[in-house]
Amino acid sequence: MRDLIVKIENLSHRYTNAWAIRGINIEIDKTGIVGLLGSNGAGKSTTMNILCGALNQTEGNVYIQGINMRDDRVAAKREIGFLPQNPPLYLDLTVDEYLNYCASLRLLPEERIKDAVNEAKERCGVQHFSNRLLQNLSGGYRQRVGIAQAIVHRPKLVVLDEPTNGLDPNQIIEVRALIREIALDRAVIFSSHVLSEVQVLCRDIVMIENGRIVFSDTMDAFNNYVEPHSMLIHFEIPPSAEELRQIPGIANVDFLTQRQVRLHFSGDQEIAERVVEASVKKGWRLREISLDKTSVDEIFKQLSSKTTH
Ligand SMILES: Nc1ncnc2c1ncn2[C@@H]1O[C@H](COP(=O)(O)OP(=O)(O)OP(=O)(O)O)[C@@H](O)[C@H]1O
Repeated sequence: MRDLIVKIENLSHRYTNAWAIRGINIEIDKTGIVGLLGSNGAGKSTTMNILCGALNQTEGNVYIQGINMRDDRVAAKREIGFLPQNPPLYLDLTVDEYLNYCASLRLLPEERIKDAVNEAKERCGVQHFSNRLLQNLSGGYRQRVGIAQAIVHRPKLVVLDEPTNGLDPNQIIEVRALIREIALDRAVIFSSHVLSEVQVLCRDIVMIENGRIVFSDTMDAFNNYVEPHSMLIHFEIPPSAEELRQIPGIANVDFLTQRQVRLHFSGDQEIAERVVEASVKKGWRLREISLDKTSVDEIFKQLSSKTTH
C-alpha cells in the first residue's frame, strides 16, 4: 500500500438533525497545498474538525500516516497541526508563553521545547515579538502565531481553516507566502470559500458543496475545466456563419442578432487572435470581443449536478 499522509475514507457526519457531510474521500501522499473550497456551510469546518480529532465522525475513517484516528487518537494527532477557524489564542499570554504552552500540550519532551519554539517562531517570522502579549499583535501576526503553534511539533500534516479570513490585503499576501513556505516540507490542507485564493495557492483542489465532494483533482485540471469555451463578438459588417466556421478551432456559430454572434471553441486560447486577424483581412469591422467566463456560481452548479446523490 502507498504511504499516505492522509486518507479520509467515506466520511459522514450528522449533527443532531441533519447530515453536514456525506461520503467524503480524500487522499494526500505528498507535500504541498491542497485547497478545500466550498461556500459557507458546505461542510469544510466539519471535515477539518474531524480530520484533526476535534470532532467524532458519525461514519467513516480518518488515517494519518496509516494510524486510524479512532484507534489511536494521541498518536494520530501527533502528526497533525491545526489552526481552527477561531484560533485558540490566549490573549493575555506572550508569544513565548503561548508557544511553550502549545508545545507542552503537544507532548513534546521538556528538553526539546525551547528549540522547537525557536524554530517555529523563526519560520513564522514572529521571533522579534517573543515577549509581546498576543493581544498587542495585529491580526496578521496573531495568525502567524496561530500557524507557529500548528507547526511547533513538526507535524507531517497542517490543517488551516480559512486562515486569511478577516485579514487586510497586505496581511493576506504575507500569510499566503508563509503557508507556501511551510508547505515545502509537509502537506497542508487549506480551506477557503474564495476560488481565486485557492487558485493562487494550491496544487490540488477539493470542492465541497452541500456536504459532498463535487470536484477533486489538480488545480491545472480545474483551470482547464473552467477555461472559457465561447466568446461574444460584435461585427459592423458581419460575415456568414460559414465564413466563421472556416476559422480553425471554431466548433459552433450562434448568431444572437444580425451583428452579434457567439462563437464556441474548444480550449484554444489563440482563437480570439485568429478571429481578429480574419476580421481585419476580410473587413468585417469588429467592434467588440469578449470571452465568456463561466462564473464561479455556474461552475458550482455544473459540478454539483454531476455528482450522484
Ligand atoms: N454544531 C453544529 N450543530 C448543528 N449543525 C451544525 C453544527 N456545526 C455546523 N453545522 C451545520 O453543518 C453544515 C456544515 O457546516 P460547516 O461549518 O462544516 O461548513 P463550512 O463549509 O465550514 O462553512 P463556514 O465557512 O461557514 O464555516 C452547515 O449546514 C452547518 O449549519
